[in-house]
Amino acid sequence: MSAAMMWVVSPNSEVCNQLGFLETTRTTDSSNKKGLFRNERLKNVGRKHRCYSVFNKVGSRRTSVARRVVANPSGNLAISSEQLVYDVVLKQAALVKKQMRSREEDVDVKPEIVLPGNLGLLNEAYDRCGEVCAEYAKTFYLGTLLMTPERRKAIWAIYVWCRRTDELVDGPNASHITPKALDRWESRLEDLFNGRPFDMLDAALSDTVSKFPVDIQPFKDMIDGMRMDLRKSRYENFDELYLYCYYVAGTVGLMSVPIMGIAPESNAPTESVYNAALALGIANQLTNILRDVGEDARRGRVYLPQDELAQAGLSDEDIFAMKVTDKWRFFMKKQIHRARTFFDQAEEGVTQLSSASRWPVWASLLLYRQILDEIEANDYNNFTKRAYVSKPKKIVALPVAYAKSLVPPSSRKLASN
Ligand SMILES: CC(C)=CCC/C(C)=C/CC/C(C)=C/CC/C(C)=C/COP(=O)(O)OP(=O)(O)O
Repeated sequence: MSAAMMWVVSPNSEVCNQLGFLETTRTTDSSNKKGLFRNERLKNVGRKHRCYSVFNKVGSRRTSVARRVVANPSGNLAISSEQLVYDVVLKQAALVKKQMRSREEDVDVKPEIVLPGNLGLLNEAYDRCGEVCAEYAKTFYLGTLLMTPERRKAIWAIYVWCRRTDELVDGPNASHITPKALDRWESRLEDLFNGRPFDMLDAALSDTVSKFPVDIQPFKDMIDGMRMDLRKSRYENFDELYLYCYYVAGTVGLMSVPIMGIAPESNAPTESVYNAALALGIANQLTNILRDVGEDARRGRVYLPQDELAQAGLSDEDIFAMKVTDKWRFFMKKQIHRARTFFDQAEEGVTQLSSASRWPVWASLLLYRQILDEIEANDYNNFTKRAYVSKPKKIVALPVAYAKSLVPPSSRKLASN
């Protein structure tokens, strides 16, 4: 039995059985490349994740507290999802600042990881994360190759954890997943943050979070997103959808900033960079939702604000009928406009990232944003046509992204919320 195999067969096998489909089986058989997790992947089966403002907010910054307060169904005023999420943004920014200070004072605030092995095993763990990433997200993987080796490995480890979390409710064993299994996944997350990884992929993340100022909150929130998806297939309004998008994709933005790093010459407040990262996650997820309306409807799921559908004179039945009507075009134009607003907000922040991280982020932003143009080019038929960016367009985006990545952080102050 190889050392890596021993790692998998850990004493924690009860938890492992509960999350059996996530258990990593080290294989030396290269023909089994697709079976990175124990079962073959079933991409995009079931629910939609991530792959995380109402219209009056479009084009303006969200500054007033009053606009952060929304009425709940009983008519009482409640804190809006945006406010709740912004509090997380502030917390992340404060943590990263604190970590930077403690580093200056040479105080290590993170626990040492107890690794059941040596550095060789850790490298193997990271390599495995890289393989998973290359297999599941080719373009994203290529982007990570543009980063420094340390950052690239950390991003792979985070990606793999997100993928495994997503697989819990979206993978082949999704129908057996219970809230209890998600609770167990969460306690495993806590363990790895405390330096007690359960398997080799967890060990890579455990090492990452000991090296970078990454906080557990966005990870926990992503698990909350999975909980939400287990119990919900409709979103009453944009506030609800926003929270969902934060959970499944905005969190990824928040996890990524401490790894990508903020340019030393940036004068932007840390929270404004986090806010831009959050916006990119939200923009990506909204785009993903708009691209996949037909696909999701075929699974009985509608990730669109019900109140806005009603305002446009539309209902679930119109979506299931899958007919492009003028009402639908009008509705879609507004949704696309909103997604673009989030992309605009994200763009302000990319320039503030460390120089080596800017190119891949610009590339992914430009490519994902173009999906919206393709939906328009398809005359808003996102029921039976999948909007995609052609290879030539992708190739053109790369030098454009590169040119943008050369622009240094401006001294202009970014809006933080
Ligand atoms: C802007 C700043 C300051 C930092 C960047 C911070 C980052 C990296 C934000 C991006 C967050 C992100 C990648 C969110 C995931 C969004 C998403 C919808 C991914 C789609 O995943 P899949 O479902 O696998 O995609 P496809 O279906 O398109 O293959």
